[in-house]
Amino acid sequence: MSLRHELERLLGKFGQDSQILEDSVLIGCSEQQEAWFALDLGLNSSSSINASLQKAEMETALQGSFIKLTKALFELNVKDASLLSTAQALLRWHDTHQFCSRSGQPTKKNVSGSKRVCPSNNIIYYPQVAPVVITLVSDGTRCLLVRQSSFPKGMYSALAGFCDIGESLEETVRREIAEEVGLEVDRLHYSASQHWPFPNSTLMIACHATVKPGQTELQVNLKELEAAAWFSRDEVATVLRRNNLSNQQQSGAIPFWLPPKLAIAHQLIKEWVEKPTCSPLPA
Ligand SMILES: NC(=O)c1ccc[n+]([C@@H]2O[C@H](COP(=O)([O-])OP(=O)(O)OC[C@H]3O[C@@H](n4cnc5c(N)ncnc54)[C@H](O)[C@@H]3O)[C@@H](O)[C@H]2O)c1
Ligand SMILES: [Mg+2]
Repeated sequence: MSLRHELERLLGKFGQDSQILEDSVLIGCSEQQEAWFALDLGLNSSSSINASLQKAEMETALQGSFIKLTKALFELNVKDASLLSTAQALLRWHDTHQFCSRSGQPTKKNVSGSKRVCPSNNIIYYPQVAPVVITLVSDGTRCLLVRQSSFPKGMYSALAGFCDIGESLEETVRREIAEEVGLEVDRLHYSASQHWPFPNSTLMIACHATVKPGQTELQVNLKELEAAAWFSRDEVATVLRRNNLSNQQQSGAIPFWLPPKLAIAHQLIKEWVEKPTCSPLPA
């Protein structure tokens, strides 16, 4: 039986029309060049008993279980997490771009899902990605970690912010740091980037910034942050080591914890602990 037939059989079993396969989007391919598509079965779109029944039946038939995306991303390897994050971001974009904003007519997805077109005026819509800078600020000996009220309890991270229209990355870093903690950036170094599917599709651009020693007094913007504080390299290194241990391996209470390995914020913090500076980017 071909894979398509097998999928149609499964969809039929769960009361779904096989037409739904047309909504699938291309997210990558295997080393053997087999195309990988993702499909949203819409189990979350309905709170009906029917949907939850299907969910349980599907778990049995597919010998798997549905878990929250945020949890799954941190349990998978980097490659699978990246596929899942692409799938989620692309499927959500299609779901929220069903109509042309000029004509109001339904838009049509191309086969791979890389764009949607309005048949009445040929306007092409491409999936959107919002650039976000995430910066680990240091004063040379300490680094600045911050907490938003939306973060999981006890988690501290690097400072992040969306790029405004018309800004360069360097301008965004300077503005966000000034707005959120009242500091002035002295030097700036690019580190790495990562696609992040929350709240919508973002490209996280990670940087290290330094402020002048002696100009380190924080003015925390409490509308944006719940807390911000300077931490020594030793303190951060200790928390980073404990972060990688399972709950059973933990001994004693930890003062705070850091984003998991997969998050680019974790990579930034690890880089700072291990090596204070990276390749320079003119600020
Ligand atoms: N991967 C990581 O390690 C990591 C760590 C921290 C934050 N983040 C992500 O960085 C993103 C930005 O951080 P932040 O929340 O501090 O940003 P921020 O400081 O710019 O503040 C968020 C606010 O910006 C506004 N905003 C402007 N443009 C927006 C857009 N395109 N989409 C949504 N809101 C927009 C909204 O009012 C929103 O409430 C968050 O969505 C978060 O998921 C990722
Ligand atoms: Mg922010």
